[in-house]
Amino acid sequence: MNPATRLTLTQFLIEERRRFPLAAGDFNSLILNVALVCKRIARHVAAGELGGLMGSAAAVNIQGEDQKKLDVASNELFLEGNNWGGYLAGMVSEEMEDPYQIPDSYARGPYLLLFDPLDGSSNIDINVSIGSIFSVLRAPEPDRPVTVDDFLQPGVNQVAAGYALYGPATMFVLTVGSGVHGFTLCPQLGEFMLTHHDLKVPADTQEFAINASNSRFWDDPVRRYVDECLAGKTGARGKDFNMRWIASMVADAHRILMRGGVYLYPRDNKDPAKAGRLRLLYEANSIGFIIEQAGGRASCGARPVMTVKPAALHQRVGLVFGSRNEVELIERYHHHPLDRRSSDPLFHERSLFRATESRA
Ligand SMILES: O=P(O)(O)OC[C@H]1O[C@](O)(COP(=O)(O)O)[C@@H](O)[C@@H]1O
Ligand SMILES: [Mg+2]
Ligand SMILES: [Mg+2]
Repeated sequence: MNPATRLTLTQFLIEERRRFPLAAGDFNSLILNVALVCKRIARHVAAGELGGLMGSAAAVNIQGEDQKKLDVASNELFLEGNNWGGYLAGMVSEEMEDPYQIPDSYARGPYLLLFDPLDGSSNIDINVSIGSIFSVLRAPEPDRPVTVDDFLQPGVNQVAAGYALYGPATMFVLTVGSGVHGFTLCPQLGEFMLTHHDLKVPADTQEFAINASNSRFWDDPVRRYVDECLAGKTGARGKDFNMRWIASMVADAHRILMRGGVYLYPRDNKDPAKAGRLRLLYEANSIGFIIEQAGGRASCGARPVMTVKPAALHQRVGLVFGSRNEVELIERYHHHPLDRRSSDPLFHERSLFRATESRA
C-alpha cells in the first residue's frame, strides 16, 4: 500500500463504526484516548535515562511487587488520560488495590477500562521492549459508582482489547471483536498508522517461550510438553523447536502474533498461594482476546482462559497462548496426563530438565 494513503487509527475507527453502527461514539473516544496515553508513555520510554523515569519508585504495589518509576507514571497517565471523557464508569489497574472512581466533576459513561500500564517492568532499565495492555468491558450500571463486582466479568465479555509495544518502533495493536489490527506510530505525524491489517497467528509453530528457571515447579503436562519440544527431531514431536523468552509478555505476544509460537506461564507449585504469575484481568484476558481474534488459542491449561469467571480483581492465572495446534496439544496433555511411571524414555534419561535437576 502507498504509505501516504494508509489509514490512521482515527480513520480506521470511523470506518469500523460505519460497518458496526451500533457501537457508540463514546467507544471511539475511549480507544483514541488510550492510544494517546500510549503515545505519551512511548515518549517517556524513548527518552530512557534522559527522561528521569528510570529506576525504582521505592514502593510496592498491591501485587507485592516493587514498583518502578515508569510503572507509577504510566498508571497516572492512564488515569488522567481517561477520567474526563464521559465514556467510562470506572477503571482498574494492576498497580492499584481498588477500582478508580470517575470524579464527580466529570460525566460517567458505559464502559470499564482495565489495564496493566507497564508490562515487562524488569526490562525498563535495560532498554528492552516493554508495553501497556488494556481491556474494555461494558459497565453493568453506568450511572452509579463502580464496584469490584462490576469488573469481575469473564474475558468473553470484552468488547475491545489491545496493547502498545514500546520497541524499536512503537505499535498499537487492537481488537474490537472483528479481527486484530496493528498500527505503527509515525514519529513525523504523531499518528498511529494502519500497517498490519487482519493479523493471523499460524496454527503451527516450532518456537516456544517459557521461563525455564521454574522447571522444577512445573506440573507434569507442562514438563511433558517442554521435554518433547527439547527432544526435537529425536523425540515424539519429530521436529526441532527454538526457544525465546523476552520477559515482557506483551513483546512475546507480539512476536507470536507476527510469526506464531506458543507462550507458557503455567500455574506451578512454586508458591501454592498463587494461581499463576500473570493477572487474569489485566494481562491474560486482553492477550487472550487478541490471540483468539487472530485465530490462535488462549488457555489456562485445561480450558479457554476467557471462560474463567474472575473471583477477585488481582486474581492470577496460568496462561498458555499462541498457535492453535500447540495450545490444543497442551490442553490435551492436561486432560490426559501421562502416567509418571510411564516407560516413555522422555521422562527418564532423555529428559533434559530432569537431568539438570538431578545434578543440582
Ligand atoms: O520474571 P519472569 O518470571 O521472567 O516473568 C516475566 C513475566 O512477568 C511480566 O513482566 C509481568 O508483568 P509486569 O511487568 O506488568 O509485572 C510479564 O510481562 C512477563 O512475561
Ligand atoms: Mg504485566
Ligand atoms: Mg505491569
